[in-house]
Amino acid sequence: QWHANKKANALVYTRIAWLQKTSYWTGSNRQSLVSVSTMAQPNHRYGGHRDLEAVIDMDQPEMPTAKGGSRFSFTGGLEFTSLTYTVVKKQRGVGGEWEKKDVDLLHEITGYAPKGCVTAVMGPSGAGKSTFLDALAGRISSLDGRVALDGVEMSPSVIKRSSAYVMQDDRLFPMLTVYETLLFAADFRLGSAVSPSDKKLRVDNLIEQLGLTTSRNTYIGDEGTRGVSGGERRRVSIGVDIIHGPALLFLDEPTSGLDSTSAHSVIEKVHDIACAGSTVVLTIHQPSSRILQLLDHLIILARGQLMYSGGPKEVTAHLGRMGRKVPKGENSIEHLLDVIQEYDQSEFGVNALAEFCLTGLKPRKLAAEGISTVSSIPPTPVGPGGEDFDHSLRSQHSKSPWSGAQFTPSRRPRKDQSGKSQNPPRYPKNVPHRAMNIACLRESVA
Ligand SMILES: Nc1ncnc2c1ncn2[C@@H]1O[C@H](COP(=O)(O)OP(=O)(O)OP(=O)(O)O)[C@@H](O)[C@H]1O
Repeated sequence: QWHANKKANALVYTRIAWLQKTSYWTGSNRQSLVSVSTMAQPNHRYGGHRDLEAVIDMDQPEMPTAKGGSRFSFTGGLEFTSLTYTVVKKQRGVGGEWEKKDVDLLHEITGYAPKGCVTAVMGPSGAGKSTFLDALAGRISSLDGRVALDGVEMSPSVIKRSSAYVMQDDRLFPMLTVYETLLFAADFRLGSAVSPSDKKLRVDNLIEQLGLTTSRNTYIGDEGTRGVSGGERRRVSIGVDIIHGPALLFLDEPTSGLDSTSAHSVIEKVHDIACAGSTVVLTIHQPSSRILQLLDHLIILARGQLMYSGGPKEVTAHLGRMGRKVPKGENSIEHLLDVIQEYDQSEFGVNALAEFCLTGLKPRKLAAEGISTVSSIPPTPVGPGGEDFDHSLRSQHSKSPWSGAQFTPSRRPRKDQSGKSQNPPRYPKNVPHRAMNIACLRESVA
């Protein structure tokens, strides 16, 4: 198996060497390679196989255009306005017959991801986190809405070319060492414009930045051959995608499958990358309290709709404006996720929370809720001019403006007097998916 793998990879290298000699392999076309790690591997999301030719975009790169010539007074980062992604789904009608229906996987999402910060996309399973990341990263061509980087509107293809995207299922060559993998990536992405000694220097710096010094000469390995640990592997994977210093970095579930320590270490390195001036957007499931402290900005989704956009510290105020106090000792973000779930299972659905996020119109009180809804706090600003975030902070200080935030270690289930948990499981399988509501909302909006 080892020899077979080696032979297969040797074939890939030969092919790359050939491509490097051809005129296709020059300048910014090199940047359009999705990742060394994704070569000749099944396509991430939309099926099909991505072979070597498919990952090389042979078109000339487009230049970013500022449509309408307008620029926001925004100090940098990614802004997105009214992002909507609609797919046609086949559904059974009332009479049992199949009918096609438009369903919004993302509905009118507006917000921003500040430069120099880690923006985390959170929400329950199926909320649309990965779809949203794909939308921001220019991986959905039929997207409605606007995405701009540093005030300049960008087409999906431009964003795709000028950003790095670290996928969940990293594919690295098992028989290369960490150093060889990163050097190969440097060669691949930087081309002949950068001298071999500069590439080695970049790799050395990156190894240090990613905390991989001790595993520098360790093989990546695979199921058959012991290699680097899961956390190290994920960091190598990130290194492969950032060796050329992209201004925009997207990571889909960078902590999935990692233990708490490795997950923290990965996010710590990602945080360092952001501090160096990149705009970083990642999706994450139930981050630990330690990781929460490394997240600078949150975008919380449910059923493809925006539930919250702002700093982690502002979640309590956001809940206050909704008339929902965070119980003493409870993590505000987890409480917001609980509230989202409660609405999702209620007659109002999450649409009420999306509307609150958009307009500040307070959601109707739930029947089971015994909490005051009286609030005089103004609604959360979700746009780039929002006051809940000082954009200048991160460019001046490498430390997160929210790094002093205190989070409780984990959510304790609320219990009634009989000792039964009052927190129902999130999105239980036996509860019919309300959102198919998204389609209904769409109709009502229309
Ligand atoms: N191309 C597609 N066509 C139809 N439905 C899709 C398509 N892509 C995603 N979906 C649906 O959109 C919803 C959101 O999917 P997505 O993977 O973005 O959610 P997620 O929040 O990342 O979930 P998880 O946390 O479980 O990974 C899901 O219900 C999924 O089945």
